[in-house]
Amino acid sequence: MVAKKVLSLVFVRDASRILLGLKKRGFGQGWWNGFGGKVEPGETIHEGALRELKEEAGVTGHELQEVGLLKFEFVGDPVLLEVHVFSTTKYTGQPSESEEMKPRWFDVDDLPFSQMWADDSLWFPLLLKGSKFSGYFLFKGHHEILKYTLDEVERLEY
Ligand SMILES: Nc1[nH]c(=O)nc2c1ncn2[C@H]1C[C@H](O)[C@@H](COP(=O)(O)OP(=O)(O)OP(=O)(O)O)O1
Repeated sequence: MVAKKVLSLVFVRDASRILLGLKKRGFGQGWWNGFGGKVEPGETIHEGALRELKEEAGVTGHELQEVGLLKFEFVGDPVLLEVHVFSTTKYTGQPSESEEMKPRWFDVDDLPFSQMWADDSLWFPLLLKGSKFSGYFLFKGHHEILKYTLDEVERLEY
């Protein structure tokens, strides 16, 4: 059996904007993304999502909805990444830069897809219209998607 790593990914939105962070180090460095990371032992995925949002963006999320389940494999790497995507319009606090992320609001019509993971431009339209989605992506390196599946779903299945 391949090892599995469970990660969270949180997007805070308002009517026309979405909060992204420029990843300053580690996996996905130099790219804009939501906030998240590895779920730690003893916490739920939802708790991990809230913790990472606070640690990385300095804001407290409320009423997080789980909207997406994305699985990633990388050629030559036995580890399967299982990324749980959350969205909310409710938060308290002001976004502030952390050691890991530099937050910035983006207009949803002007997202920096050339500086994001290649899969994001595929599923962001579903996120932005409020759908739930489930996907699998096989990457070669960190830039090239060799194959993928992506479905809009009624409910997320694990
Ligand atoms: N292909 C992909 N597309 C995407 O949009 N987000 C991805 C992705 N692959 C991983 N992610 C997200 C999931 C998670 O939010 C983040 C990676 O998290 P990290 O590995 O940085 O976790 P941690 O912040 O826990 O790491 P450490 O700081 O080393 O503990 O990138």
